[in-house]
Amino acid sequence: MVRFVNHLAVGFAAVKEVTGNMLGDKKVTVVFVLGGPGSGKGTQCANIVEHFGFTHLSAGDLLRAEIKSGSENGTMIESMIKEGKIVPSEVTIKLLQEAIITSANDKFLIDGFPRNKENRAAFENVTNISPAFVLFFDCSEEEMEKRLLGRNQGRVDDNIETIRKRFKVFIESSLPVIEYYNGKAKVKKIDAAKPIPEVFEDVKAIFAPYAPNAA
Ligand SMILES: Nc1ncnc2c1ncn2[C@@H]1O[C@H](COP(=O)(O)OP(=O)(O)OP(=O)(O)O)[C@@H](O)[C@H]1O
Ligand SMILES: Nc1ccn([C@@H]2O[C@H](COP(=O)(O)O)[C@@H](O)[C@H]2O)c(=O)n1
Ligand SMILES: [Mg+2]
Repeated sequence: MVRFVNHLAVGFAAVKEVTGNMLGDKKVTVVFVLGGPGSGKGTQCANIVEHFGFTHLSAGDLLRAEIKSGSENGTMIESMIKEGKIVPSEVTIKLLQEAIITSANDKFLIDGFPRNKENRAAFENVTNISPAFVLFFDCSEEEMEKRLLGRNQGRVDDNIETIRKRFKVFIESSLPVIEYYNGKAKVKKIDAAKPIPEVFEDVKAIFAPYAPNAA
């Protein structure tokens, strides 16, 4: 697991030598945004960006951009996404790492990551970053399925066959990550079955300390 640390860790070498979430002399705040497929992570991240000045890094979006870029990993990533499978951590972490390092911002929403134990442990090892907290969007499969089938964004994984596989991966691999952080009292759970504005009211209460004028 630590094999890929060396070439990935270049930008974070200084981070590990300093403490906690320091990047050079910049303190990095990371919030992991987790929840089942279609629970509304991307929708609410857009609202948080607008009101609280975070940068939104969606692991899924970064992987889809990698496919489009014609990268050597593109074919592998595309087939994993079509199957609802989790792409090897080294690929996803490299994309997240690049995005964090090249951003002028110091506050990040990392959406859809970590998706399994391997994602979580590898990210900790490579970056030495622990999340400030984990925002968990809790929603029934019935509601998420309805939303995904109505999303209409041309995603190759928004079909009933892949959706069922993604639900299985969520329960078997991603929920244990949420339980891990819950054991560390880091999870802030949101009832994501409510309408979008009501969900955002609950999200806003959690992000109040990050408001531009908050003390
Ligand atoms: N609270 C809500 N009520 C009804 N529809 C919603 C709600 N939140 C999001 N949606 C809609 O559901 C669909 C999925 O939302 P979104 O893309 O934000 O989910 P996601 O958690 O990012 O999913 P994925 O994990 O597949 O990327 C979108 O069409 C969005 O407009
Ligand atoms: N940490 C991750 C995140 C995503 N994937 C792959 O991308 C697909 C879509 O992700 P969304 O968050 O946009 O729903 C997902 O089903 C995985 O195939 C990943 O491998 N690792
Ligand atoms: Mg999304």
